[in-house]
Amino acid sequence: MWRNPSGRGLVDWGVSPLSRKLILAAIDFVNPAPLMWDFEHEPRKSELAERYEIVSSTPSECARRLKTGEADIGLVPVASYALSEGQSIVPGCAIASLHDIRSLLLVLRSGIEPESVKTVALDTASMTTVTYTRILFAKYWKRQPEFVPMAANLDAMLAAADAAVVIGDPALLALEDRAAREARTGERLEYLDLAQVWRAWSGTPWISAFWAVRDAAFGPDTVTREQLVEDFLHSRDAGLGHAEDLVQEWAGRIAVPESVLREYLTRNIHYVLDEACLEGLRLFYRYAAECGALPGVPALRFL
Ligand SMILES: C=C(O[C@@H]1C=C(C(=O)O)C=C[C@H]1O)C(=O)O
Repeated sequence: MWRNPSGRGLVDWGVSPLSRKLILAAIDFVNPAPLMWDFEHEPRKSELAERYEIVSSTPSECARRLKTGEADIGLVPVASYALSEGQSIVPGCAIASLHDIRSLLLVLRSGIEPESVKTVALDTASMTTVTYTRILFAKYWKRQPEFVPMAANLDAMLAAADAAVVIGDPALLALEDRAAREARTGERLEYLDLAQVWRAWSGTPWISAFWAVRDAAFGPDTVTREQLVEDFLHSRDAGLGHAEDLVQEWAGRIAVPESVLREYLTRNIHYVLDEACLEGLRLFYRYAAECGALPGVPALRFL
């Protein structure tokens, strides 16, 4: 602490006093919880609240906020990065998977195979998974179904289409409801784990999201780039070290058994944007551009 010679108040000289907080667009699903640890738990929570203001929503809404400048940082679908200018990636953090991911599903009506699908309802909360889905249909299943954007409601989606893509908490809950739905409707649905399908076919990890920052967000009155990277890496590591606490916390908030949450947060989701993930990311962008799902392959610019 540094005492102001005027005798009025104390200034924390560890980080220079900031007058502008960066607006952080976060995703309100359970899967980002480890990345959010420091932002939601002391001892860092109060300090971070001086540098960042959190607004939570769906992935596609995070992307929209970052693109329009309503937010400065976003946990954004990697597809949105290819559709935006003036953004940099925060190195080291990801929502990814090295095998099966559990919460990214292509749900097929009884008797329908991916190769015979005519219509697919796509969750409007998603930008990345729907792009992976377009790639898989174009290149792997060699099929050109009609895609229909819809809100995440499995029954409504399957009433309107042969198959549905759902992500995040609604997908976790749909899996938990599987047996009950079958008893309720008498229909046996097929639930394909899209990250597992992608891994088996492409040989690379699946990357859903990373933290991206608007380059124009920084100024003399904000956190520095270096401090921001340190804040996000520290939070990720603290979260990974508190996995069991997160399981206990979230077991009270979402109707998913503890054992499933534990598996989900410690094995299904991979939180480190490492070299294998970057290879998967480059392949995703290349394939997406090749089949017209994204306009081009973006250069990966890091903070
Ligand atoms: C693993 C997930 O990844 C999410 C899927 C996204 C997408 O499809 O656009 C974006 C962000 C991720 O949080 C999930 O939410 O289930």
